[in-house]
Amino acid sequence: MIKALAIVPYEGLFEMMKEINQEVEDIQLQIELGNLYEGVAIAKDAEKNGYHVIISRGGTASIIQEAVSIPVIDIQVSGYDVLRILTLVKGFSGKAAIVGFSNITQGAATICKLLDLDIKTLTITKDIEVKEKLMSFKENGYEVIIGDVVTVQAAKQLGLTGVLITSGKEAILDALEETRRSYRLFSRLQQDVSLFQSILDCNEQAIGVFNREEKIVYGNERFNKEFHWMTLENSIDIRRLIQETALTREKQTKTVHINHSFWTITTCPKEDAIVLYFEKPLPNQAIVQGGDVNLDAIEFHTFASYIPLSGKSELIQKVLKQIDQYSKSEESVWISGEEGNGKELTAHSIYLKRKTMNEPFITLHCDLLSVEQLKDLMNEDFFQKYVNGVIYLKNIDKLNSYMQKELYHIFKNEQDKKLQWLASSEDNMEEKVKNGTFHRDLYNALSQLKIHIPPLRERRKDIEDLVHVFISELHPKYGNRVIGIRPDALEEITNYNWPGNVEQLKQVIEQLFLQSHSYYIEKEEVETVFKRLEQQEKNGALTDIDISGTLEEIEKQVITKVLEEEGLNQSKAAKRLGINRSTLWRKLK
Ligand SMILES: Nc1ncnc2c1ncn2[C@@H]1O[C@H](COP(=O)(O)OP(=O)(O)OP(=O)(O)O)[C@@H](O)[C@H]1O
Repeated sequence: MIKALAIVPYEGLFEMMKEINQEVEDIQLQIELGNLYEGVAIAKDAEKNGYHVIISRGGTASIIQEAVSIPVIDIQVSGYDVLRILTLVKGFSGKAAIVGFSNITQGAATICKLLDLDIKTLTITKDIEVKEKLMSFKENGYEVIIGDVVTVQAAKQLGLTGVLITSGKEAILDALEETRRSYRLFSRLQQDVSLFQSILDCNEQAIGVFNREEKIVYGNERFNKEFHWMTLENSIDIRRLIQETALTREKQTKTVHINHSFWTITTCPKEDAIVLYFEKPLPNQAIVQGGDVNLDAIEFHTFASYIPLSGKSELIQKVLKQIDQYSKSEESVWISGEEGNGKELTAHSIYLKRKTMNEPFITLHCDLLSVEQLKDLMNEDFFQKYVNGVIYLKNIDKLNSYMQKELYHIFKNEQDKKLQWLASSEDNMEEKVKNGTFHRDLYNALSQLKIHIPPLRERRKDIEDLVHVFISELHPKYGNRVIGIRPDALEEITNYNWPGNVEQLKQVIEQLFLQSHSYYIEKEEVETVFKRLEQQEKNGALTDIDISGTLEEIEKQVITKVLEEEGLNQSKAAKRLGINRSTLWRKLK
C-alpha cells in the first residue's frame, strides 16, 4: 500500500482531498494543512516516519522537494482550474490581473486571449517580486488580483481583492495518478539501491567515498564501523592519497598505519568523487608497495622490489660472506655505512635467508618516526603482533634520545620472543656512543653482529657489475634499446667519486639510459651528466627558474632542479616534492 502525505496550502483543498480520499483504495492518504515552511517541517517528519510520497501544491511543493529525498508530487494548476476562475472573475467590475509563476500565467494568457477577456497576466520568477509588482498594479488602478496562496495573501495585505486559483477534482486525480507512477518507479529504484547497499555492506573491504570538497559522502557498514571518526583533517595520509588521485586521475595503492593497524588502501577516481577501498593485509603477509617511494615511517616490504647484492670487489664479497654467516643465527645485526650504499639491501638479504616470505619484513624509518607513532606502536602491542617477523630500524642514529630509551625498553621486553632486529646507521656510531649522543645499551643490544659496507669509491671494482645490473633492470621499465656501455664511458663512471654511492650510480645510469641515442652509453653522454652534477655541487642551490613558459614547463624545471639537487636521486626528489616516484617520472617525460 502506498503511504502518501498531502500537505495542502488552503482549507478548501483540504476538504476536497478528504472527499476524494474516500474513493481511493490503493493509497493510504494522510492530509495536513500547511503552507510553505510549515509544510517543509511536516514533510521532513513524514519522510522519517516512512511515508513513500508527498503531495503538495505550487511554491510549497517546490520547497519541500529541496528538503526531502522521497518523491514530491505537485498538484498542477490545470486548464480547468484557470477557466473556472476566469469565468468567475468575468463577473467582477474592477480591473483584474493574474500574477504568478509561469505554470499559472502561460495557460491563463492563452485562455484570456481565446475568450477575449480584458485580464492582464504577469509572470514572476521569485516570491519576493510579488509585493512590488502588486503595488504597481494598485497604482495603475487594478482591484482584483488572481493567483496562488502567496499572491492572494499579498494582495489582501495591500487592500486588493485576492482571488485564489483553487484546484479542482481533475487536478487532484491527476496528482494521485502521478503518485502511483512515482511510487512504482521509486520503489523499483529503492530495491536496486538496497540490493547494492547490502552487497557493499557484506563486503569485507571498508569502502568510503569522498567528494570534491573532501567530505565523506558514503561509507559501507565496515567503513562506518572502523572509520566513523575519520575526517581528512585527522588523517593526513588519506588526504594526501586522495589529493594525489584527484590530481593524477589514476588509481593509487598504499599501505597506511591507521588507528592501530595496517590497511592497504586503493583509491579509484570517479567523476565527482574518489572511492577508497580499505583492506586489512592478511597477518604475516608481505605487502606489495609497487616500488614507489613511501613517505610513511612504517613500511612493509616486498621481495619484488629487491635484487641480490652485486659486486666482485673483495669488500663486497666479505659483506656477502657475513650475510651468509649471520643468517644462520637469530641475533641482531647492525649495518653501517654511508648513504645509498646498500644497507637496506643487506638487511633484506639477511631477512630472505632467515625467514620465509610469509613472515613480515617491517621497516621503521627512524628519521620519519614520531614520538607519537612510537607510542602508538607500543600501545597496540605492535611488536608482539609481528613476533615472527624482522624489524629493520633504518637510520636508527636519527632517533632522539627519548625514543632511543623507549626503543631499548621495547627491545628488552621482547628479548625472549622470536622477533629479530636489524638496524642501520652511518659509520660513526662508536663516537656517538662515546660522546653520549647514542644510548650505549641500545647500541650494544642491537649490534651483537656488525656489518660495515664501505663506500663505493673504495670498491670501484663493483661498478662494472652494478652498471650492467642496473641497465638490465631498466629494460622491463623502458624497453631494451640500450644494451651496454662503451669502455671509455665505463672508465669515466668508474673514476667518479660517487658521494651518493650505489643509489646515485643507479640514478645516473637511469638518466643515461633515457638520454642515450644509441645502443651503448657513450663517453660524451657520461661527461654531460657529470658536468651537470659538478655544476650543482658548485652552485649548491637552485639556479633561477625561467617563468616565461607554461605552468607545465615551469613545473618540469622545478622538478629537474630538485632532482639535480638531490644528486638525481628520484626517491629523495619525490619525497621532497611530496609526490610519488612514478608521478615524478611522468611529469618529467
Ligand atoms: N651491491 C648492490 N648490488 C645491487 N644493487 C645495489 C647494491 N647496493 C645498493 N644497491 C641498490 O642501490 C640502491 C640504494 O641501496 P640501499 O637503499 O640498500 O642503500 P642504503 O644504504 O640503505 O641507503 P640509505 O641509507 O640512503 O637509505 C637500492 O636501489 C639498491 O637496490
